[in-house]
Amino acid sequence: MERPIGVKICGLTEPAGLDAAVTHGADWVGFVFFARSPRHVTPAQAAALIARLPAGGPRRIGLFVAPDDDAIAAVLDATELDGLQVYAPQARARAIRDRFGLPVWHAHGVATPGDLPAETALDGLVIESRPPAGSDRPGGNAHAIDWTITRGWVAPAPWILAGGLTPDNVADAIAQGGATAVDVSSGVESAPGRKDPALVARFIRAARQAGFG
Ligand SMILES: O=C(O)c1ccccc1N[C@@H]1O[C@H](COP(=O)(O)O)[C@@H](O)[C@H]1O
Repeated sequence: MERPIGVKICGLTEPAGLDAAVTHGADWVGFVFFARSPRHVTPAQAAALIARLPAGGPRRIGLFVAPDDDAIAAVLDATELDGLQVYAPQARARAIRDRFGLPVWHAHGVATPGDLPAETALDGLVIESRPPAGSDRPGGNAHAIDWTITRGWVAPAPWILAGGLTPDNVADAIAQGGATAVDVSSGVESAPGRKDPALVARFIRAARQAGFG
């Protein structure tokens, strides 16, 4: 059965990675506004990258961890975004959506099927692994979930699978868990924060092909 697979390339910091995401048809590109991340960009850096995007290119997602309104406003003053990926309690994520009027994808760390949300008031869900012990960030840890846990889940909103995906495992992840959209950061890097254009291309190709498997 054919299923189009959406692809997000997250944590872009440099033109080479961004251009590869555009050339190979990513649906979303993500920018991390979290100081402890090796992929952190300032509002001005994100604006310069976003200015490279062609009209009709990937949608622009800003990633925020427990942000205050000022942090989000500073980014939106510098550039446009199409959506926000938010690590915060659900009520706070909802308040952010109401305040800024942008779709919010709510990040959920999961370990078992029981952790999967049955309902949400937000626009989308990012389903990923919980951070490993000792990590100082809630995502971007190259850490995968057991992909089978989403099998049969009736998702309350569109969802995207993240965490530990690579060009070599993304097809398996899609086949095992039924995701129709995938998100990658570490798995397409040559070093933390540096996207490898060849890996970006391979990841997008592998994800797309998995939809025809
Ligand atoms: O990328 C980061 O550094 C990051 C920091 C804080 C929260 C989320 C972060 N990344 C997101 O986590 C998932 C999985 O990433 P990975 O492929 O395992 O590296 C993805 O949504 C990243 O954008």
